Amino acid sequence: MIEMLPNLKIDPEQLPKRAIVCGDPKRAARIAELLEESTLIAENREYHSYKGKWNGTEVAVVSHGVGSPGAAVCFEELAKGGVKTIIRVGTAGSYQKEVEPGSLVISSAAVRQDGLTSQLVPPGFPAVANRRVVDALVTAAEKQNTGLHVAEGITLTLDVFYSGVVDFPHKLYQKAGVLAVEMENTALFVISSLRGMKAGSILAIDGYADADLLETYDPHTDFTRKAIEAEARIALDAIVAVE
Ligand SMILES: O=P(O)(O)O[C@H]1O[C@H](CO)[C@@H](O)[C@H]1O
Ligand SMILES: O=c1cc[nH]c(=O)[nH]1
Repeated sequence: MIEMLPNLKIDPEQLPKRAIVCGDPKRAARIAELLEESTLIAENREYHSYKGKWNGTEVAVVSHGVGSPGAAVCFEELAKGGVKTIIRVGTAGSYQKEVEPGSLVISSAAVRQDGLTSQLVPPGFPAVANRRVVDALVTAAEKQNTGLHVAEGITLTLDVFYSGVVDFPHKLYQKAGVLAVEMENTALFVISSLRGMKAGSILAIDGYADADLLETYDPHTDFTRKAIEAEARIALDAIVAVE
């Protein structure tokens, strides 16, 4: 018998085997509203947790806050509570001109430019999404035919959002074809590999993140809201499709 998860404050008996995760607690509430029989099951710190049903299958929706260390606590406790499939419904900044604001990115793997995972695994350990989850996200996106551009490929995870005096080599990763940058995918992919969860991530592009393409950061635009709504429905379809 597993006890109450200490940071999420969820009773594992209440936790479905499938979880949608996202940074923003308010986004978790909005995603939960899409579910049938939606209920709030716990609220502690940045971790707000709901459960309900999507097409008759139980799904949890849990917010993990900003940044890998806090998110890692969430992912570890979800694994401990018995979650087997986990999909992040996030936002990201684009590195590539053709990955325009308002489009979606399905992450197949993430470059480990965070500090958290290097305290978990050696440097060469890959941060990779589960192939079945990636396929399920691609299939769900095609079926929903939202009209939004959907790209699949490598993303990058950073700890910093606002830069300091150190020059981050954005250009290098842009040249290497990295699609977008965000702050939690590496923690999700590495922890899921270690704990036997199948993980994936879909990201709504809210602007350009590369220094040369940088526009004023505003995650509250209509195009981002629309992309988040679309990715939430895609992720829900995908998570119930994965065995
Ligand atoms: O919108 P979420 O899911 O929080 O994701 C992105 O947005 C936050 C930064 O604004 C970071 O958490 C980053 O990964
Ligand atoms: O980490 C993030 C998230 C959204 N947009 C960005 O530019 N960076």
